[in-house]
This record gives sequence, C-alpha cells and structure tokens, in this order.
Amino acid sequence: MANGEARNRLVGEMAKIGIRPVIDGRRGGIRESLEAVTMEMAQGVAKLLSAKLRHSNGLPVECVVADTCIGGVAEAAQAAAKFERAGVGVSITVTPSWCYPLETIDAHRAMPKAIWGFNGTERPGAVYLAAANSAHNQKGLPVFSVYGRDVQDMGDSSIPADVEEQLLRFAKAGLAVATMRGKSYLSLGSVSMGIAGCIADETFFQRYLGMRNEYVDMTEFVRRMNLGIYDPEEYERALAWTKTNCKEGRDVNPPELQRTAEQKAVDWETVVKMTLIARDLMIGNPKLAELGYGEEALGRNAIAAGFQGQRMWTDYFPNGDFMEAMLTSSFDWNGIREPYVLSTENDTLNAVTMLMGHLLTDAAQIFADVRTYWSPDAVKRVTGHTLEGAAQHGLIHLTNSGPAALDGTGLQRKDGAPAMKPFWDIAEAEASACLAATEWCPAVDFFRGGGFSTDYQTAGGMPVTMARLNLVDGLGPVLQLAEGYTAELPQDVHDVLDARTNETWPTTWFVPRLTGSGVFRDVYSVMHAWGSNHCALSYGHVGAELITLAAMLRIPVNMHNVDEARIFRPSAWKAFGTADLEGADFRACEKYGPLY
Ligand SMILES: C[C@H](O)[C@@H](O)[C@@H](O)C(=O)CO
Ligand SMILES: [Mn+2]
Repeated sequence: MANGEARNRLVGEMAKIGIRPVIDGRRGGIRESLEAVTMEMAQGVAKLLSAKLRHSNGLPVECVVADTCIGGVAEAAQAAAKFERAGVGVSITVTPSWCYPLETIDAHRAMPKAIWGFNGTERPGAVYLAAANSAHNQKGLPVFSVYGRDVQDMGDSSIPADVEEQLLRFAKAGLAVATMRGKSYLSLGSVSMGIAGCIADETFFQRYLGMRNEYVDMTEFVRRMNLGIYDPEEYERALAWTKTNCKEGRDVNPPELQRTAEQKAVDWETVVKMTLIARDLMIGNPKLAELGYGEEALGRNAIAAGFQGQRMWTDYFPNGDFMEAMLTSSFDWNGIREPYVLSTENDTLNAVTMLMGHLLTDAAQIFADVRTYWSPDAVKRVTGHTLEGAAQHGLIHLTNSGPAALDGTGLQRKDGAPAMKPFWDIAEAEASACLAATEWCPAVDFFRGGGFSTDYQTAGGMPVTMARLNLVDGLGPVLQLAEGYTAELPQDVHDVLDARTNETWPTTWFVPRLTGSGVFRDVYSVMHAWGSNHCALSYGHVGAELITLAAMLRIPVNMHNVDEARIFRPSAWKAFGTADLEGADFRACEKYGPLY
C-alpha cells in the first residue's frame, strides 16, 4: 500500500491550483506587448508550485493555467469554466501590468485566492494589485496579496525568494482548505469521559471546514471482529509483523492486576484487528467486497477520525493505543505510507488541529495530553537536577494517555537533525529506528480491558509547533499555537518525572520559544493559557502556515509566538487594524464569518 494508495481511497479528486494570467485588454499594441510576459509569469508560477509542492498523499500538485490571458470579463468567465471542469480548488492571479480589476478578478466565493502583482514599473502590475485588492475587499472576497520587495525589470521571468515564500505558503494552505472540503470526520464512539472536545460540532465542521460528520458506534468493532469482517490475509501479515517489530515493554501493574500471558496474546490479536477495522471504517477496503461485505467496503470517506475508547470500550476490551499509534504513524506492515489522522478519546477538535498540521507539513502528528508544567524549582526539588540549556526556564510535559505516532521518537533525520518527515522522504532504516525505540507496555489500571501503550521519549532539539483548536460559546472557533523545541533530560531525571506521571506512556518534553511578552513571557504562562487538555504537535516551525490556513477558514488565532514579519493573511485584514494584528484578525474573522 505504498505511496498514498490507501489515502487515495478517499473519494474526491486532489484539488488543482488554477493560475490566471491577467492582462490589460487594450489591443493594438498594449495587450500584444504583454501577452508573452504575462503568460510566462503564469507558467513560471505553475512550474514552481508543481516542483515544490506535493499533496500529503504523495501525489504531485497539478496546476492549470487559463487558456488565454484574461483581459476582461468574458475571458475571466472562460477561465472560471475551465477551472470548474478541471477541479481547481485554489486560485492565483498573476500580472505584470495594469488591468481592469472588477472585470478580471476571480469572483468565486469559497476559493482561496491570491494575486501576485509584479513589482516593476514599466507596466504597473502593482497598481493593478492595489486596485484589485480594493475590488476584492469592496466585494467581500478576501484575497492574499503577493508583492516582491525589490523592483524587477520587465521581462525578468524569475520569481524572487520573498515572492516564492508567499506563493508557497498561500498555495499549501489553500490546498489544505480544498483537500478537507467534502471529506468526513468519523466519530468512533462518542464523548470520552465528559471531554467537551469530543462533541462533534456539526455546524463548525460544515460551515468552517466544509466537512461532514459520520458516526459509528464502538459495537461495530465487536461485530467485525466476531464475524471476521477484515482482510484475513492482511490480518495474518499484520500480526506476524507486529510480533517481530513491536517489543512488549515491562508490565508495571501490581501482580494481582497483571493480565496473564494467554490474555496478552489474545490482546495483541485484538489490537491488530482493531487497527485494520478502524482504517477500513475510515476509508473502506475493496477486499471486504470480495468477502461479501459490499457496504463495509466503502468506508466513510473519513480524512480524520477519533476513537472514544474510554471508558465503555477500555473498561472491557484492550485499549486503542496500538491502533491510534500505528495509524497515526507513517509506516506499518504495509510499508512506509501516509499517516492517518486518528484522535485519542475522539477529541474532534484535536483531530482537526492534527489534520491542519498534517496537510501543511505532510508529516505525522503527535497527539498529546498537555500534562504538566515543570518549573526549574520543581524539577530541582524532585530530582536535584538544575535545568539548563534550552530547558532552563522550565518544561511542558506532553504525554498522551497511551498512544502517539512513532514518528514522534524523533529518529528520522533532516540535515542530520531529528525530524518528522513526509512519508516519501522516510528511509526504511528510519522507520525501523522509530520502531526499535518504542516499547509496548501492558496498559495500566485506567484500562481494565488491557492493551499496550506506546512508550518512548522524543529526541531533543527538534523544532516543533504545538497547536490546538478550541470552540468558545459566543466566539466560535479559535486557534492557539506555540512554536518551540523538544528537549531531552538526563535519563535519570526523566525517569523520576516520568514515573510520577505514567512511565508506560510516550513523552515529549516541550519548550516554547519565549518572546518576553504576553503569555510567551515564560513557559508557565504558555501552559496556563492552553485552552484544553490536548494538543497536536507538528514538525517544524509552522505557526505562520497555521495562521495563513486559519485566516482562510476565518478562524482567529488567539495565541501565537510567530514573528510579525512572517504573518501572511488576506489583504483585507489590514483594514481591520494594523497596529494590533491579533485584534484585527478577530474582527476580520467575525466580519467574514465561516467560509461555507
Ligand atoms: C487514562 C486517563 O483517563 C487519561 O486518558 C486522561 O488523563 C486523559 O488523557 C484526559 O485527556
Ligand atoms: Mn487525553
């Protein structure tokens, strides 16, 4: 199932990027003099984006260029019709010259839009850009405005680095918007232990993300296990692979609570079956049709899902830790493949955050409980150790209650440093290293039905972004994020802190990058400002990418530590204020309302 085959079972074409070369329509000299250079700009952008971007399932990103330059409304309509037929989900307008804004802009309501106005002065592309921005803004169609800092010569077909950065950030976020649209979120079970994030807020999914909500009761796992509704060949292969590659860790339960070796052997079979079943519920499996289960073969077109687990399932059956960890990882018995988005405790809002992170980085996401702020003083008191280096101002202990993507071990490498990479960049040896660094410890007392938790420590020094989407009554959705680094503690210090929590769970020590102001004045305040019990952790410093995506979806960002220079939102946001960008974001998102 390598190279995105599984994810391609999702119904719906991968969205294309439509490029619109816009031109001054005056014939008899002007238009003719601009045709070649305008079309060349469009082709250049198409070439750049298809060379540098991939869909998260590994497929290449395709660009569609309008058949002609767009000098007026008839050609704008022809381009729109072509884009509609081709499945364009994101539009970029380019021009080196003056053109007629209202006659040439893209008027699609929900399509993320950008305009690159060439910074040259022989023909005024930037004058068009400003006029087109105002046209978009007067008509309530937010647009991202791309404008290079340095003047270029007419006929210079290169794309400056700052323009490239803006185009790529816009396009990747725009594709994320288009990719989630029309897909489903699948709740496997319902609300776990009264956690509000588990409530599937259908209005939010529908109006902000363009997604549907699907529900399957956890009894469906029992039916499929008992009736053998899974691919028997894959099951045998998966079980054998698991026995070889997944090391059982120590059992820390008191003897009277330990499950017997026979029970554990059956538990392993159960958790492997659960993994196949959850995936089939999400995206279907043609093998099930061959077994006579045509309806089950179709799946739920779920680009993201969550498993309630606690408590009704875990009080009786093995927990979902193996299933959640393996599906959210970039590899399993089928080889290296795209990770799935599967949320622990069916926290729908954390799943959406993971989906955003995945579609922006293409890599696996770590699901975590935001467990403990350890101040330097508290660490000193408990362990005698003085925190130093990156951890000197304290640490946030991220540890999910059992599972996390194995990519989170940090044992993949980018330029020699710890990383979580898109599956197509992961080497076999890196996947093996992640597996070897993970132990599967028999579940603790919270989980009466047994199961195996994912025990590892994330390597230190990895740039990561912690994020979370929250829903607030009267306000709607808000996104918070903190860029920072993973940290590593001396093993004996880690062991003391980990043992206080739960030593069978995965640990990531996280240190946010402090800015000296607001909640980023210290580590404690970052922890204290977190809006919920969970977060999603993405590889890299992708706060700017998340901010761009949130603006497209009209979700305000209430907390971040991204430098202002990196923030890229639709041009209209500036009309809501320029001194206080956070306040302007709230006002703009409220004014425009959800995308759908
Ligand atoms: C095992 C416990 O019930 C945990 O699952 C609990 O602390 C949480 O993870 C809450 O998010
Ligand atoms: Mn939790």
